[in-house]
Amino acid sequence: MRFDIITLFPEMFSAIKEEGVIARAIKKSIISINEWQLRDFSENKYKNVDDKAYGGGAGMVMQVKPIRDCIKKIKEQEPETKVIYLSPQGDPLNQNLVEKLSSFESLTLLCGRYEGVDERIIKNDVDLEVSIGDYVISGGELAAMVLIDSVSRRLPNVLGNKDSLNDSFVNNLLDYPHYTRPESIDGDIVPEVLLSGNQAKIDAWRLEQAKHKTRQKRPDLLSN
Ligand SMILES: NC(=O)c1ccc(NCc2cccc(O)c2)nc1
Repeated sequence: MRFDIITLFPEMFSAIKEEGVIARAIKKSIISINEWQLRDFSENKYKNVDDKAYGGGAGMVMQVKPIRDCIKKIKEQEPETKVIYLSPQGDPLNQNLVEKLSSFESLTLLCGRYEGVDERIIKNDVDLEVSIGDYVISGGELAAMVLIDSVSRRLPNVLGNKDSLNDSFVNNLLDYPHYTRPESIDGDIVPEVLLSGNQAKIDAWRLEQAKHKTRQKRPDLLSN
């Protein structure tokens, strides 16, 4: 799977390219990440890619032309790429959407800064607007990294032990509780069932715990 990133801060992506699961997936050629510096598509010698907002207001808006020219360049290499814009106005990134996105061969992630991009980009060039949560951060880059990590984990052979796939939300439930050595610390002991060696009983207990925790903390997930 190929990720193309349109950004003013390409160096930020070294945070996921140099360490951990994503770095290993890149080394194994399961994914590739290509950053595109939007300023390289600027029309002026100052390398600006934003301008004042029509209708006034303090914020700056990212202009159509540099973004459109950059997408065009990417599509020369990846004609089938899906263009995703990270913004607070997007569809919530949940496990269902992560699964869907992991089925694409190529995703182009447009990272907004300032007040975001000119609406005509969203209307004509973006295939899907995605939000990682109901909050504003200083740019789409961190949201793009969250999307890359969550989607890449679902690709075959990215995660070592298949069991690690049993993350939260996979069956629309929160994760069950986890314990490790010692069996007892400060008088706090590990649930007996986990020491029983009876895997069927352990699996049943874990499912019950996941359901209980979901009912208590996230009943909204149960209505999906
Ligand atoms: N919740 C998110 O996925 C998210 C994404 C980006 C972002 N900041 C850049 C930006 C982009 C567009 C409009 C805008 O107002 C701010 N902040 C939060």
